[in-house]
Amino acid sequence: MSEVKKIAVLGGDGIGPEVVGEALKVLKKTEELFGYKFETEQALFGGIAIDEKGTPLPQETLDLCLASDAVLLGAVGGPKWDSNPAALRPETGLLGIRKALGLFSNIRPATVFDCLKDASTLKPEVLEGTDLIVVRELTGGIYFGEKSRRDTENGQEAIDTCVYNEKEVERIVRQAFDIAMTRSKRLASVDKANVLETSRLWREVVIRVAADYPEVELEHVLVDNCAMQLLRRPASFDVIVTENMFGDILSDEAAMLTGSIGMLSSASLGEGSFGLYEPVHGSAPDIAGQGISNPIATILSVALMFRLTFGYHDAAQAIEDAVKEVLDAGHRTGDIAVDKSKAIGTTAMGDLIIAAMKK
Ligand SMILES: NC(=O)C1=CN([C@@H]2O[C@H](COP(=O)(O)OP(=O)(O)OC[C@H]3O[C@@H](n4cnc5c(N)ncnc54)[C@H](O)[C@@H]3O)[C@@H](O)[C@H]2O)C=CC1
Ligand SMILES: CC(C)CC(=O)C(=O)O
Ligand SMILES: [Mg+2]
Repeated sequence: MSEVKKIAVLGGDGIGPEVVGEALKVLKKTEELFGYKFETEQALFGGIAIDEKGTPLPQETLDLCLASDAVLLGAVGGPKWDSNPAALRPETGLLGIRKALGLFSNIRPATVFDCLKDASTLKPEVLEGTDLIVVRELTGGIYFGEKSRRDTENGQEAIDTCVYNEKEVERIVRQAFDIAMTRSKRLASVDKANVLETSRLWREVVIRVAADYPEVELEHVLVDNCAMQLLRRPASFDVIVTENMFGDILSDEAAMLTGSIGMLSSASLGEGSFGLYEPVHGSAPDIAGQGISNPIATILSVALMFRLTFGYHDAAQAIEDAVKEVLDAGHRTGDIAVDKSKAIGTTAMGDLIIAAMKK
């Protein structure tokens, strides 16, 4: 009998609860097929938590996460709360939970499924062989630096501060080198060292740490160039390591190599095996409540949870194989459908994937 794994489930806002609902079906199917046991408990997070508890990250939600083996998160935010930035500031919601749980590393694989090459805006020959991972620093940089406003003769002035220390850079860079060692031993470190002091420090640390990984072929790429090269030569990248904001932006760009942001899963990790798993996308208010969102990013995030937190590689493989089988058979949600008239909904996609899961 396998040990019961406790998973905190935070559906959040917009399409969050819809896509998480499909991921929960995958957990149940995994129990049936593999005999693993999961205890899931839902909690309020994001805009819905503001509405019901007056704060985006209630203490009981944080306590539940801290008492769990992993967290499954949908997405948070939406016009109802975005229009009142004091009510749902990322600092207290999404950024707050990442900081409180010590999740400094965000792993975002961009896997291109052959059968989805038609859904990408890039030519198939440019995409050929593309399979990369963005390793994004998650609890430092400009998203976490001091912010302020002041009155000047030119009107209000707003200040965001970008701060990194060597420890913060080194721990994420080492993790990226370690991941590169398990793959094709190629690492691209992305910075803006021609302009930013934080990037100069970043590059110094990368060069120092690289001495411990002589087998890894390292390239330094300036972020503006990287944004371009991702579209020009995506297959030449394997592991990309970068700071918080650059990683946020480049991973959304990388999503379009796969066909849609609805395909991109992510794992947020700290020092131990505990992790928070969520799709890269947001709450997609433009399609929320219509039952048309793509649940694959969230379902693939469960596969990441199985691999990185629980070590359930057999079940992870079953999920990844099932997603591939369903896509190969031609089933598409609207975001990845070339012929939109044949698109299926969120629940239908989830049902097909669980039906395709095999031991
Ligand atoms: N991790 C999180 O919870 C994140 C939350 N947000 C929040 O989400 C809200 C909306 O942000 P946006 O900039 O619109 O980004 P978004 O990622 O929610 O949506 C961008 C575009 O992608 C589409 N899309 C996203 N996920 C999809 C899916 N699974 N299936 C099909 N189409 C999908 C949306 O319909 C939209 O057209 C904001 O409040 C933002 O702050 C944004 C990013 C991450
Ligand atoms: C609050 C933002 C940093 C959320 C986001 O866009 C992300 O983590 O991808
Ligand atoms: Mg983002």
